[in-house]
Amino acid sequence: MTGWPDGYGRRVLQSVDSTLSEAARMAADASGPVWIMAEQQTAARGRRGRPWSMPAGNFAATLLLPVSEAPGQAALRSFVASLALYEALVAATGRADIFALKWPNDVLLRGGKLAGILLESAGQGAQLRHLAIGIGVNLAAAPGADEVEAGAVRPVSLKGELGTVIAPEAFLDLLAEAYARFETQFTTYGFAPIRSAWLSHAARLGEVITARTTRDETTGTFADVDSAGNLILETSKGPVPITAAEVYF
Ligand SMILES: O=C(O)CCCC[C@@H]1SC[C@@H]2NC(=O)N[C@@H]21
Repeated sequence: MTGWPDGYGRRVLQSVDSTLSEAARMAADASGPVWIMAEQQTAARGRRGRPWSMPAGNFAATLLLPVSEAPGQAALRSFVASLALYEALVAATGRADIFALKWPNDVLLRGGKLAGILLESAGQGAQLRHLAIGIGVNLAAAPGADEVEAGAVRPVSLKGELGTVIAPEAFLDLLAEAYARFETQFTTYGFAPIRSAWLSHAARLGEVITARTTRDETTGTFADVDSAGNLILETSKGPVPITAAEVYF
């Protein structure tokens, strides 16, 4: 059993609107990192303004992280959190071969979407004051295919795919321990080791994928993730860096 990381707070709520909203309410008084977990969320949100469906037994938590850094640097935490999620899932299942990371920050299990991450932040001017890293994992059940948008990766659950049963609080222990290790690596050595570890678990690296924003769409070979976290697609016009998009396989 791993230990709870030093310096990290822990709050477990029975029900809340969204752990991200709770983090925003707590932010002014937080002097150090705090994990906020909820057994139920009544108004959970996903990326791009989508609702996040949360069947009972699934994992929902937000890490409230006080920071004092530029938004671009803080945004790299999505890779830190993805790697921590990957390691927590490997620890929970003993399987490393079946999980993959989808840019920017989903975790796939046998190609289906198992987990998602949503970063929110607050601050003034060029410096952020805090970051909230919201993480949802389909531990027990996946939302129905009709609850996700057309063309999205099919949702899967850990229990449904592997039969593995793990309680959300036990998963929080694994995730918090892994996150603390990667956070220390990030603040000590910068993004480079995080980037190469993330790439070693990346889904569809070297394959043709499509990155879609509300305005346009780029198709190319997934060549790299650069030092700023951009997705690099190799196209007929040369390498195209993508800062934010939804990726389709
Ligand atoms: O769209 C995604 O893939 C991101 C989903 C993030 C869901 C988590 S659940 C915990 C936290 N609270 C929320 O309201 N959303 C995030």
